[in-house]
Amino acid sequence: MEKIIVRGGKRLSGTVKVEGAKNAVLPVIAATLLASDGKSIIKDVPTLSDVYTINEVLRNLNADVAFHDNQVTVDASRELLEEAPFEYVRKMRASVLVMGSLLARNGRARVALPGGCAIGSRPIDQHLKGFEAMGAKVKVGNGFIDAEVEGRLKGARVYLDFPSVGATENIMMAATLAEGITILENVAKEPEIVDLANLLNKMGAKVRGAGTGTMRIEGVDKLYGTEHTIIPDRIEAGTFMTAAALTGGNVLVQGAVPEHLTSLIAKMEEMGVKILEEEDGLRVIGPKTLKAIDIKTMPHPGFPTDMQSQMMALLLRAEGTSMITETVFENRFMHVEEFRRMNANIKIEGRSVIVNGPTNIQGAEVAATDLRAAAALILTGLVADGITRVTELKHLDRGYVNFHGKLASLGADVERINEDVPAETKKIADLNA
Ligand SMILES: CC(=O)N[C@H]1[C@@H](OP(=O)(O)OP(=O)(O)OC[C@H]2O[C@@H](n3ccc(=O)[nH]c3=O)[C@H](O)[C@@H]2O)O[C@H](CO)[C@@H](O)[C@@H]1O
Ligand SMILES: C=C(OP(=O)(O)O)C(=O)O
Repeated sequence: MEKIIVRGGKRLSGTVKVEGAKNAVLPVIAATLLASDGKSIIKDVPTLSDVYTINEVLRNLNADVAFHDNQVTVDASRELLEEAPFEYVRKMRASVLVMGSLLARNGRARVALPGGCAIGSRPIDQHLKGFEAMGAKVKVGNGFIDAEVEGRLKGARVYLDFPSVGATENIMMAATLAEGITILENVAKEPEIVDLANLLNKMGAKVRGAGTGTMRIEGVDKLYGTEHTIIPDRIEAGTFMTAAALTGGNVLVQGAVPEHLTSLIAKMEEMGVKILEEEDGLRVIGPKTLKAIDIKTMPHPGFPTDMQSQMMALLLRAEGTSMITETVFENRFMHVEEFRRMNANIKIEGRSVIVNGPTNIQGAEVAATDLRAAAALILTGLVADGITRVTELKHLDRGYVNFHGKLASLGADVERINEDVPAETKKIADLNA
């Protein structure tokens, strides 16, 4: 079994560079299916397991996909197939993002119904409501969603009940090739939505209003391959910012975009963390003592749910009582039990968690429950007494490239090991290396 081993007590310092954003690259790669003419070249693509999964989904749909040197090249000019099977959707829910492109290009899409996951039930009713408003007939049965439209999708007015990131993206992609104008209301405003709109417009689409609550998309007849560079990952940046603050360190997070991180910067400053804008990123200087604060996760520009568990790690070390309220996912507190194993004084009350700090954190064996929890537990290990072992690293690999290596380059005592390899075999392998 693979584990990350952390020996606590080191102060982080130096520079760390963030990768391209996972949550931007997945919809962007799904959108390349819309180009019936020319190749799409996507740059600054992180080497994450989720990227390999979405690439496989596209190959399965008959697109040519190459991935090397952080660049994905997609040729989707051949006729596309229509099915994204459960084997991919189970690994990664974002596989459903091919649905909008497939419906728009093919008039048909068949995607395995995603199940619940460790952070909530995560239905996709808002995605389907958008497709139906555009004239698609949607059927759910035998574990699949089948959507079909006669002729082209038709522009429509769609109001989302909640500003869902995925629904906004899926409906945006579908609307680019629809006949007429689509008005999308109460949409998500995340930076990743703006990145997707920028890509679509470079492909020849007419998307206006991305980053605001209402979008207007005028359908066009055809879209073309283009070149696009993915925005930096604000959640990876935020994770390293938290690591610096937690260890009382001084770290330059290169590539962090302050405008993408306003809520996190505000909350960390409230805790007493010093954050300085530099030319190529954000410098984070951790204080001797951290102040307790309250946090409520919200859609962007509110505090991101994807930073909730890392901030919980930081609040364990704050003096006083903090409250974290999760409003985006109904079950994103699975990491609380793992923090308790590390001596945290923490309790769940409905959709909130009460943290009484500062905790004298103790190293323990803990299991990651989702990708952000994986990062948060490793961060907590950085300030624990003794050794922390974090398992279930498949979650970490969905969202972080070489996380332990980057922390080690900042001075952390952290390594990744595979305990299934018997010592003797390892010795022989080392001798032969
Ligand atoms: C690949 C990707 O970009 N993932 C991000 C995306 O996920 P994702 O796109 O799945 O998140 P959504 O914004 O869609 O989900 C937010 C909430 O809306 C609910 N909902 C969503 C769609 C729907 O049709 N019906 C419905 O009820 C969900 O169950 C959840 O409670 O945004 C989340 C919220 O910022 C982030 O945590 C994820 O990291
Ligand atoms: C929840 C996340 O991702 P996904 O939507 O891909 O599960 C995340 O990135 O924290």
